[in-house]
Amino acid sequence: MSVDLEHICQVKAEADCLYNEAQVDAAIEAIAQKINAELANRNPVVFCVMNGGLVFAGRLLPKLDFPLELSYLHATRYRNETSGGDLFWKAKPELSFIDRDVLIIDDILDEGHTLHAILEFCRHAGAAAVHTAVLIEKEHQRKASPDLKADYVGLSCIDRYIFGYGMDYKGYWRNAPGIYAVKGL
Ligand SMILES: O=P(O)(O)OC[C@H]1O[C@H](OP(=O)(O)OP(=O)(O)O)[C@H](O)[C@@H]1O
Ligand SMILES: Nc1nc2[nH]cnc2c(=O)[nH]1
Repeated sequence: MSVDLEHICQVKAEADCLYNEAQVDAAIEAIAQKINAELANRNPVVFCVMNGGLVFAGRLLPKLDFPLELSYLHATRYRNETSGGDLFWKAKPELSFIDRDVLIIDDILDEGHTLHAILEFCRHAGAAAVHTAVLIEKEHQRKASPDLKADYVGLSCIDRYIFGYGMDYKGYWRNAPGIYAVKGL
């Protein structure tokens, strides 16, 4: 499918900025402080959830001042669309985490199907404990399960389609230096 770059640029121009770069970075700093306080002695394996978790992980990790191992996994259910479908594993974790603490880093907890599936996978595969950090949580009543929460949450937002800081609009604008809501979505 060809992408209409004019449309992509128009979406950015018309979007509402929910959080600017300074606000997002302050939220990441606050998460880092909590993780430093709670996981410093846990020798965790950290998994960045690609692609969306990349920018958050890139900003967060240098603020963590304890030894950790880093890898990635890729589970996707939006696949550059603005509504989610079935979860598809593009890359399962390669680094062994049996009997280890795991820290999952992702950009957004929306309906939570992605995080739920990753949590289940890590628990069944033998993690000692699974901790989760998301940059932003969306507020609505459509969660995969009502008690699904991330351990570390930076920001919250209303029920609109957002992009920036790793989150895409049709594959674009993961590089946007703030969190934006698409006009009309
Ligand atoms: O809480 P949920 O409703 O399950 O949605 C959250 C997930 O959706 C996005 O991933 P996406 O499937 O878009 O893959 P991507 O990160 O590669 O863009 C995001 O990065 C989260 O992983
Ligand atoms: N980019 C983006 N990805 C998502 N995945 C789940 N919800 C969202 C969203 O609002 N924006």
